[in-house]
Amino acid sequence: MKTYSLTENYIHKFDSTKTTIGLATEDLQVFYGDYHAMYDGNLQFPKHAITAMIGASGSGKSTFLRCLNRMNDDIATVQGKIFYQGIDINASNINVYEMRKHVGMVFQRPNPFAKSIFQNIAYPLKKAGIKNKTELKQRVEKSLKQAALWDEVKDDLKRSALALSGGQQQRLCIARALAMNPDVLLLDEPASALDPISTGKLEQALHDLQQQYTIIMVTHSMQQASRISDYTAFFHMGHVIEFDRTENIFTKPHIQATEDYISGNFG
Ligand SMILES: Nc1ncnc2c1ncn2[C@@H]1O[C@H](COP(=O)(O)OP(=O)(O)OP(=O)(O)O)[C@@H](O)[C@H]1O
Repeated sequence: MKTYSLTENYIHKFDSTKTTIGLATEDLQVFYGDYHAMYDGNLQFPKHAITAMIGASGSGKSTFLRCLNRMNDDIATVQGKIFYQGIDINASNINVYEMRKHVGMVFQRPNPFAKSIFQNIAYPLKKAGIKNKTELKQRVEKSLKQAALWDEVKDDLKRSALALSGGQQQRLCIARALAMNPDVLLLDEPASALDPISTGKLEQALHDLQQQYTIIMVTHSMQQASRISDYTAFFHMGHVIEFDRTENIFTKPHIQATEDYISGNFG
């Protein structure tokens, strides 16, 4: 296995007068017990763009992503800052439940509730205090349309979500996350369990959502990263080695490790 420098990196910095940042990390470090899993996470994620996180298995992509809405709180020590609208959401005084309304997450495997399609979206909204039936209906419809699922389910919203295909279930989970009106959407390999047609629909939905959200997505598929992301971060052994516009990462990366990874000569 080739060894690469872990200190040599290239991180694109944004001009704050031209680009609005939806989420940013500062010196993010993660420890699972004594194991140092993430070293130097300093990244800015622009609004209205999709950022893909790529890298070999175990490089730290999910660890990094899960920090962004505090999913690692109970299993790891997470040091550093995560800025959302100027607030450090990694601080101990943050109400994590409230924060997650702004920073939503969709997991690798679709995880709908064993409830109807309608209730999968309405139930969390009710728990968040929305009781008005008209508003609930409107928000269910809006989020299903945003996730490009409405046309496929609108005639039978009472159907069990578990009867949907995997691809439909994943778009339902996206709709459920969107119903809370987040600004940031985190996705951990959302298409890994889907067939190519479902993946295409999911990618189209994400492409449309990008106009309104900050989207950050872990993917194992370099083709997917190059198809739908605007920016790409390459991870290696707990370090962010390179972050740049996706076209640069795939055509003229600055770092040898990135070039080897994207050209299949890695390791
Ligand atoms: N809950 C945990 N406890 C201990 N170590 C963990 C835990 N989760 C992840 N790790 C370790 O942290 C490192 C990074 O793992 P992580 O899952 O973030 O990588 P990844 O790049 O997302 O991998 P994959 O592509 O396989 O999902 C790995 O060495 C992994 O074994």
